[in-house]
Amino acid sequence: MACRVQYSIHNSLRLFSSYPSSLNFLSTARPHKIRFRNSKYFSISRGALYCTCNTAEPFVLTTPLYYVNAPPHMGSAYTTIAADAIARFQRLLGKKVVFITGTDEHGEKIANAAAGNGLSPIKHCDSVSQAYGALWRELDISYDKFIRTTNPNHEAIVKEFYSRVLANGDIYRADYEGLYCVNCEEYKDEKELLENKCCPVHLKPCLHRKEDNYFFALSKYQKQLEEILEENPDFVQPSYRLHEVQGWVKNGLRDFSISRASVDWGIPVPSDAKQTIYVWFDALLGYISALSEEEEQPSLQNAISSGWPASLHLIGKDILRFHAVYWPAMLMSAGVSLPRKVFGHGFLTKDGLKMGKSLGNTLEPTDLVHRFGPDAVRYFFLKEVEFGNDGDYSEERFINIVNANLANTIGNLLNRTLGLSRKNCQSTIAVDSAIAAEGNALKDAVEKLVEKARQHYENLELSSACAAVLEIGSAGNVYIDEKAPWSLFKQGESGFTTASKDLIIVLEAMRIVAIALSPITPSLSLKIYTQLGYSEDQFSSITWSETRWGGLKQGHVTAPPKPVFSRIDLETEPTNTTDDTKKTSKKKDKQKTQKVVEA
Ligand SMILES: Nc1ncnc2c1ncn2[C@@H]1O[C@H](COP(=O)(O)OP(=O)(O)OP(=O)(O)O)[C@@H](O)[C@H]1O
Repeated sequence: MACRVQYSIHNSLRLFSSYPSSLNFLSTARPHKIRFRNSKYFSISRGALYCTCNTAEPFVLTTPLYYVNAPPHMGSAYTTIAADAIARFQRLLGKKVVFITGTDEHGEKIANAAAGNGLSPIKHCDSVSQAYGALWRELDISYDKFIRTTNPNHEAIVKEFYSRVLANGDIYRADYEGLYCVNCEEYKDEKELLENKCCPVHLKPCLHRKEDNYFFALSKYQKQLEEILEENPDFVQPSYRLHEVQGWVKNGLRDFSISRASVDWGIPVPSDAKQTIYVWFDALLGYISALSEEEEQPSLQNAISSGWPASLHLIGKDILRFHAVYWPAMLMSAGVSLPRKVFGHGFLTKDGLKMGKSLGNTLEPTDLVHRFGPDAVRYFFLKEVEFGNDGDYSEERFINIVNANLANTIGNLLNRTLGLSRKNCQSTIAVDSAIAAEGNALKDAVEKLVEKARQHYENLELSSACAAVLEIGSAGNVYIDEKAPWSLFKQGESGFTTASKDLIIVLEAMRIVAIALSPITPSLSLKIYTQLGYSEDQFSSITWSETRWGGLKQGHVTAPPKPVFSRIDLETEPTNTTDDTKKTSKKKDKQKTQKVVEA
């Protein structure tokens, strides 16, 4: 999406501020109050659809639909990993989750990229879209819907939406003339161009173009948007992004262009086949069309009734304006409920610059996954980049963090505790963990920390959620070191009872860690669970309520200890990899290491 839109504010209509008088606009009636919290309903302006909130309401969350002008990079993976962690957490809470991702496949740039590769546009889209799907599998992304904007159901819904907005008097036609950057697919303001009218992003000369486009009357929604943002401070998060959005709106909203006259690779404007629909009236609708079932008649109403409104749009801050200003106005115009929340996270940066396709300074996520495994990649970016802010990548920090937290604090603690249990207790839990921990301080700490982790997950504070879970591991390490059960076992009967209880307490803490960290590191959590003697089926059906102390019961047998997470050692990597990857030669790995450092 972003690539298609980076400078799209310049597409806002500056020169044509008045609407053709022949168009009969409906009055901008004040919207009904939109209540997000504790509300029985959530409604919008005139013609609104009402959405009754109840506990059975699905949790629908979306990533941006990624633009297929180039394969995915670590930035695209970042949003998707975060969305996956949130989806997994919501599933643990017992919610029905619909996790939507997908690809934005129309536009001039796609047609040009396809031609450059000697492919038809759709063949090009198929291949890049598949690359996204393949990466999501490697990263353990548990999406429910993958929408492609070339899907026929999507096209039908886009046309219906467009027709509704048109019927509401919010679309009009006007001339536009200016300097156009083919790569940005945007008209540019002359002031921002470099020498020889070069685009500052693509460093290529912009072309003079004149065309008539259709425009959306965003300016009509100024007042409503101001009120929504004022009255619903949780609508845009984090709070500093809300303030940004409020600033944009207060500065005055300009109508924006929603069609292209000279781009064939797109959805034709209903009733004007010479124009195609531009990104916002196409890609954003993917969030709704993704909900439609393949076999049913594609219609806005059918799709909406399958789960709209979205509970959460997760996006990078580059496309915040479009999700927090354009999209709500478009939805109000079409009489469709607004999403409940838009969260704009920060950028992964490389040497302080946004990693992106345009600058080509990307980090190859497949490479990272092959070298370090999906859990390490997921954990590092979610733990080390405070969700909302920018974060810089360094391989040294990556390795240090993952080794310290996953291999040492968690993996090593589990391994040595299971080792002691095997040697001294035949890997058998002697008493219920609830009884073993009566009045125990570690138990109290774990209970507090796991509750803290839950609250952080709820508030989308993923880094803090990781930190709270990690603290359980750290507390477990301190506990076992202080109690030194290996010495107690040597003292005979009296020491044995205390030492075996200590082991049970630490193992129970690790069981809780496995569940609480499973949204972030699903494969590692499964391994911990398996080591604790549970089956994969048992792991698949866990819920957050099982983080309550007392899961390990008397007589339960744990598995023979095996490391769940090996330290990353550049001399011997790959470590946490698939069998296929393990076949990769050490020489090739070293080359890859070099490549990431240089990227
Ligand atoms: N460096 C990054 N850090 C975090 N998220 C990113 C980053 N780059 C892309 N994303 C995610 O991808 C979305 C945009 O994806 P899209 O495929 O449209 O463009 P892009 O990769 O940003 O391209 P370009 O770099 O050319 O702007 C962002 O809103 C964000 O969700």
